[in-house]
Amino acid sequence: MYLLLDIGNTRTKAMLAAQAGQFIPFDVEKDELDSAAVQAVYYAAVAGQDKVQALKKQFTLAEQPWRQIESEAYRFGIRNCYSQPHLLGVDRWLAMLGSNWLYPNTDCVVIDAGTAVTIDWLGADGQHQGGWILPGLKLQQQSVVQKTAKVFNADTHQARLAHGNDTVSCLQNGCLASVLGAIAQGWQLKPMSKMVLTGGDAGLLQGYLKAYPLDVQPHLLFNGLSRFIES
Ligand SMILES: Nc1ncnc2c1ncn2[C@@H]1O[C@H](COP(=O)(O)OP(=O)(O)O)[C@@H](O)[C@H]1O
Ligand SMILES: CC(C)(COP(=O)(O)O)[C@@H](O)C(=O)NCCC(=O)O
Ligand SMILES: [K+]
Repeated sequence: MYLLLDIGNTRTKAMLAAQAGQFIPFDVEKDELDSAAVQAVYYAAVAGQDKVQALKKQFTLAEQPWRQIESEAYRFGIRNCYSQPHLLGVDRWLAMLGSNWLYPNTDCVVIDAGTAVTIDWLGADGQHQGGWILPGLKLQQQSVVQKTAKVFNADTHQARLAHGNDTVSCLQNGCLASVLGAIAQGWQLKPMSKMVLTGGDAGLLQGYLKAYPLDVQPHLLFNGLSRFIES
């Protein structure tokens, strides 16, 4: 069994995997880990090293190898378009490796709606054609609240694609429209055979994306990460 970790800026997601594409969800905050059953840890981190160190302390896995996955120029037929490939967020890289695993030889617009929303274009030939980074739904709301005197938010999230009629609904609906607007604009710029969506806000967004050839893949990054098992 392998422990897979996706260490994001908001949350750490984990899975136990026997082989590529086969996972059992593992809650890093609640679940007990049977250390003896873990052969190795594969992890990817866009968050700071402090989060990685804290996780290393949390699990008694000092004997097992910890293999950090980073963005590369080329892997499994996927070619990174950055001239400095390691600077591409590894979550974006894994989302593309995951999309290519699930939809081989298919051009995909790959969207990760997390702390930041990232949109990446992946050709059927495996060429990464570039992408976008924009603030995610929560981050957009937080930045408006932080940088203004009179905009406030609520803990309840009721964003809808509709006009708001008070501060909270204007803020939440406006930020939702902004993310959906970026997706629409991106699709208009370069439509592809598939739109693949993942990330903490995928569930909220998917209802507004019915016009697209959309697949929601909550475990997309793990599909990418698990390709490294024994490779
Ligand atoms: N339980 C949760 N905790 C935090 N954020 C959540 C949760 N459920 C959904 N979200 C949403 O998920 C987004 C963060 O997505 P996530 O994929 O976890 O981020 P990251 O990969 O950057 O850590 C936030 O914009 C937030 O609105
Ligand atoms: C854009 C990101 C912050 C998204 O991270 P996330 O929202 O998933 O936590 C991450 O992919 C990142 O740190 N990227 C590095 C810069 C780049 O991709 O060019
Ligand atoms: K993201």
